[in-house]
Amino acid sequence: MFHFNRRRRHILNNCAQYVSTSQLRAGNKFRDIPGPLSLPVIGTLHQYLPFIGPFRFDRLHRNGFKKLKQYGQVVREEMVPGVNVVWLFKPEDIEIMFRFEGKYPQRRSHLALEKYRLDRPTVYNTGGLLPTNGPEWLRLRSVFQKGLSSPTAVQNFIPDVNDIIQEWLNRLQDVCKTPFLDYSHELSRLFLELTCFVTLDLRLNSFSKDELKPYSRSSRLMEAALTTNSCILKTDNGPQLWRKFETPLYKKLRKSQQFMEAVAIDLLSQKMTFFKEDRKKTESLLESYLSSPALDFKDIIGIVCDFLLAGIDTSTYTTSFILYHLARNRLCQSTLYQECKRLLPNPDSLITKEILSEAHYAKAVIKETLRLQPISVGVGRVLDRDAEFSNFHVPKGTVVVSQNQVSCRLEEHFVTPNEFRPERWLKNHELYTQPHPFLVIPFGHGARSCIARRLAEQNMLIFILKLTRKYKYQWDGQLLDTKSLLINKPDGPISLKFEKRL
Ligand code: HEM
Repeated sequence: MFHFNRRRRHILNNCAQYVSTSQLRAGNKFRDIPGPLSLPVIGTLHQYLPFIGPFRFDRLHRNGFKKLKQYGQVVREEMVPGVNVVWLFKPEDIEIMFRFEGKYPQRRSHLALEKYRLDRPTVYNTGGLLPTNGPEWLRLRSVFQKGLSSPTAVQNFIPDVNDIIQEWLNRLQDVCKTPFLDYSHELSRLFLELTCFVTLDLRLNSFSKDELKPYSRSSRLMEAALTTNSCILKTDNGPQLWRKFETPLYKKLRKSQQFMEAVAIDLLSQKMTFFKEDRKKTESLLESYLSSPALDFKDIIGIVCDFLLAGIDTSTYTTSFILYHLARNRLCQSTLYQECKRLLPNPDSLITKEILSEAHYAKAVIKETLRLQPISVGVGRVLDRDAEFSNFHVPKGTVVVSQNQVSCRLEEHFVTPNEFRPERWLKNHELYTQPHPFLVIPFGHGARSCIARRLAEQNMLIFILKLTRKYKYQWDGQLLDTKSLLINKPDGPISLKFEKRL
């Protein structure tokens, strides 16, 4: 009897669940979207408290897995009373998010950075490209992307990028003798040098003896970018007390930005003097900005700071994960080496655009790394009009965030999703399948996608080809996962052992 009752109760529960789900599908109201409990005043903040709540602010992908499991493909979270975020897991819903982004795709991020800049009208015209929304964003974006969106413009950087990477590799010969080195700092230095070169057409010489010192300009710039990026997520979420008084977090952001902006102004002024002296040079990115009637000096200070913020850590962390996977997967590293040997018979050959176009395995390595460890858990948009996700109504103005990092690790989308298998991206390989186009989007999508995607991919490609041609490397550290600052950082040191190939 007991068993019968228990079984019936079980069936009834299931029926009740089924009925309520089907009713929801018919009703599909915004407030019906399942999600974590939100309390008055504190919203869902208690869910993130250490030892009490199930979620962590610095592990967004793990939160995402838990939310998907507990609440389903569409999750609503009232982070602060009245402020909702909708998390999307299904690629079909993610596609709808982009279809409803409107003429001026909006993100709600970098709010404290925007305040800092708008409070300084003598230095900046706007909050910059990262936080600005609406027509002002479009004005900035249209001019700033000119030298970065066409393949030919980006290919012009190849010879100089080749040289800078070669310099870094020359230094590696000595550096790799240092035991227990965390290579993330070395990579940061490389991507700082590349970002400054591309943006300002200027070398910082950050591998020089003086610049390697902890308080040098380049060391402090790397630190400033990291500090600002680490403050963004925390100041974007939760109560925005920093709007009323200077909180410790806002103070950190202000100080790091003040340093970055002082360097940007200094370098820009130097560069402008130099242009006056040397007018024969082919036009660089900075020259095109300076000669654009749509921009003034204050706009350019903003974009230089934005590029330093968005360019260094993104490429450093992605390259760190690329090396992590290759160092742990001998077969993948050896396949890549065979490709490098074929494309660069002489290890010191210069990289050309033809070589890059043939580097199919190397490109698959980058894509596979970004599937497993994308630079952000997903992409956010503020809805431009009412939309429906998996039959749930979501009103205009709501912040919606895709959860691609979570979905890319689901078996329903990829075979052995947690394994590093670059071959799955090679058209003639048996593992190849074409996933939904809105599943692997590490650079975002549409008009507001990463402005420097081509450049970032090109830099990382040149780097792994040149490095793998010359060095064998092994992993010498712990297993890595991502830790969410604003972007996903490896949660441990980049411990590698290098051996020069004969
Ligand atoms: C591995 C390298 C990189 C990855 C994975 C990456 C990824 C992203 C993503 C996901 C976005 C948001 C896209 C969206 O909302 O749809 C973005 C925006 C942006 N990225 Fe990148 N990025 C990388 C490197 C770079 C570099 C090297 C720079 C500059 C030198 C840069 C500058 C920017 C800027 C300025 C934006 C804001 C664009 C806008 O709002 O219009 N990124 N990036």
